[in-house]
Amino acid sequence: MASITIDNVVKQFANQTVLQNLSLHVPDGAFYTLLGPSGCGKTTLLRCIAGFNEPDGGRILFDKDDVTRVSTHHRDIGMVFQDYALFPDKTAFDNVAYGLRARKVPKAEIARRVNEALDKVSLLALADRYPAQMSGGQRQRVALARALVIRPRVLLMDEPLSNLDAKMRLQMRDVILDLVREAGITTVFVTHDQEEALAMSDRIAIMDRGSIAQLGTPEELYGTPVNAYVADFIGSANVIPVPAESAGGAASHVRYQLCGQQLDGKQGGAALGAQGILIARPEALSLMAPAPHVPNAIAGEVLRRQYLGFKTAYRIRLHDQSEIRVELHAGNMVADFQAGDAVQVLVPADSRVVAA
Ligand SMILES: Nc1ncnc2c1ncn2[C@@H]1O[C@H](COP(=O)(O)OP(=O)(O)OP(=O)(O)O)[C@@H](O)[C@H]1O
Repeated sequence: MASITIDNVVKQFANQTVLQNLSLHVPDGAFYTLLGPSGCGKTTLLRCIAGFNEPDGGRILFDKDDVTRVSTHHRDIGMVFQDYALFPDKTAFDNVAYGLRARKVPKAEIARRVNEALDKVSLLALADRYPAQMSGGQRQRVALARALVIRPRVLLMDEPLSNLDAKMRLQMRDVILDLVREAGITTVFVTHDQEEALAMSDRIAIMDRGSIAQLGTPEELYGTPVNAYVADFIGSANVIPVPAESAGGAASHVRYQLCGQQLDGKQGGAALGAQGILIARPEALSLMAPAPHVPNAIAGEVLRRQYLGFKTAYRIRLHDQSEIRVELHAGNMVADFQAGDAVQVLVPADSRVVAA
């Protein structure tokens, strides 16, 4: 087990800079996820940690060891790929045994450790099967056993669940988490599935064009996204440009204009006297019938109501013709509204206004 330090790493392909002075520290034993849209550099960063890509600048450390120029097979890593990358001509047993044989581990110990690893992924009974005789989930479990059996310092996983069906993906989340927690192994996991990232990670690094837009716990990223990009990537959010000004008093407050009305919000990094971005999760907003003098309420009209069982989603048109999405959850819904109803949208005063 080891911590991973990525220190100012730069990676270029031809004249494209794919990683831009990227730094990230993954503590020993932590489960970190790289999340971001296609092409943002997730796989490139993982391949730099693995040693398949050599950075053009910066360093990569495992604990205090600089591994930047160390070859992949001397880094002591386990890897699991999207396409499993099993040897098709080897049985499950021999696939898992491969890394131990390469390390010249004694035969009896190989048998013991391979059986133990196959048992952990519930595949002992299929030890003699070839990859072609197994389902996608079973193959992915062989790949996981193969990565873990060598007791690597670091486990790297590149979209390991994306070829599995939805049910198997959920099951494998638990299998992976149970195994890496039990082994206490430092893991970097790549996905573009935000729910997977939220459900599995200690911390998530949201990547944007070769940089980290925000690093945080799932709760931090969902609750306090630093900008519209992160807010839009994790969950859904109303992202509304608003002029921001000082609310006087506490620096944590901000006043902004929406539809010609003054509202109070929370300062999330907006420049005062300039344009900011209001970030409001649909489920943080609520609706009420029109009434005079309600603070932090803006008038609008229901454009569409969609009943979704556990929640009801509304599209509201405000007087400036912009739209805002509101979701009321079944458990705390006090009033329902239909298309055409005049309403007021209540924007909580802890809604954040971030820098544009
Ligand atoms: N070997 C290479 N040669 C040239 N360009 C490359 C190479 N590998 C990656 N790139 C480019 O680097 C950028 C980042 O690619 P990368 O695979 O890291 O993205 P990603 O975030 O993992 O995307 P995806 O989710 O689609 O896998 C892309 O523009 C890609 O075309």
